Amino acid sequence: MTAAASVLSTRALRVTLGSRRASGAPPREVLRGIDLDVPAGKWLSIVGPNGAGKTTLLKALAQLVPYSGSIALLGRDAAAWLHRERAQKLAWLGQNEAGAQDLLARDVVMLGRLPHQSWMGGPSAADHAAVDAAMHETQCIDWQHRPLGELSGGERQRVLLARALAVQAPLLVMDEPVANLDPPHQADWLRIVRGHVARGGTAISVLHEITMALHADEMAVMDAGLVVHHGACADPRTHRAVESVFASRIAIHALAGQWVALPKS
Ligand SMILES: Nc1ncnc2c1ncn2[C@@H]1O[C@H](COP(=O)(O)OP(=O)(O)OP(=O)(O)O)[C@@H](O)[C@H]1O
Repeated sequence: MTAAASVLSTRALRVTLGSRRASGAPPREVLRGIDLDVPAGKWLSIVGPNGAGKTTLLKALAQLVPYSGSIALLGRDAAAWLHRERAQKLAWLGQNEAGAQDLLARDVVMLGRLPHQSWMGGPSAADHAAVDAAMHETQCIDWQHRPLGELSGGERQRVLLARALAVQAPLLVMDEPVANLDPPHQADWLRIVRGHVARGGTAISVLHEITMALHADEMAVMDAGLVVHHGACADPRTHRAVESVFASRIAIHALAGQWVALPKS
């Protein structure tokens, strides 16, 4: 599936991880040649079984693991961007991020503003405004002066989401962003992503919760290091591809105006 304007494009993307020296096991090719176009102004969800390579794909897109092949960010070789400029364009929310436990929540969110700050300049009024807006949006402003280590899993996740939002990047890349969030805050997350896309932004998320992932515009279905299908979330062919990679242990149904994935016994 190709898009008229792609925010990110990969061609023949391959990642090999592990080293015999570290584990005794030979290195493994965990991404085996991925061509993917992420359309501008859309939300793409990435789904697939455990070990399919979803997190590795996100990390490669964010330049966090070495790869071969090519990745273009906004039409330019992603590796050629200055780190700071790339960090203004692509905001990253990783899976199970620990973070510095004794940093105050507000300081964690302010880290999202680093790509915008001058060296030794310190935060500007615009930086503080962006942090306030992001913390209000994820409803974590009330504990802005508490250390990260004192927060519950869901509270911490909302702070980390606020950090990603504070970047005000056109591209949000999120690995398991709703992990630890209760249902109301999952609904809030959906609203936040939809709002980002409605303002012309692009979002990419890895989600294990297929029903949640089906709220996206498009879905890339991964299996064994490959994208085996990329299509619209409303397309029945996408549903069949998702069911297939989960060995038909789930089925996707229309329910109350949305798509719902249910386990099959
Ligand atoms: N540092 C590493 N060294 C060797 N193999 C690795 C390393 N990190 C991940 N892998 C392997 O790469 C494969 C893909 O891992 P990845 O985390 O990308 O999968 P995933 O689809 O995100 O899985 P999950 O749904 O379980 O989160 C897995 O088989 C994993 O064991």
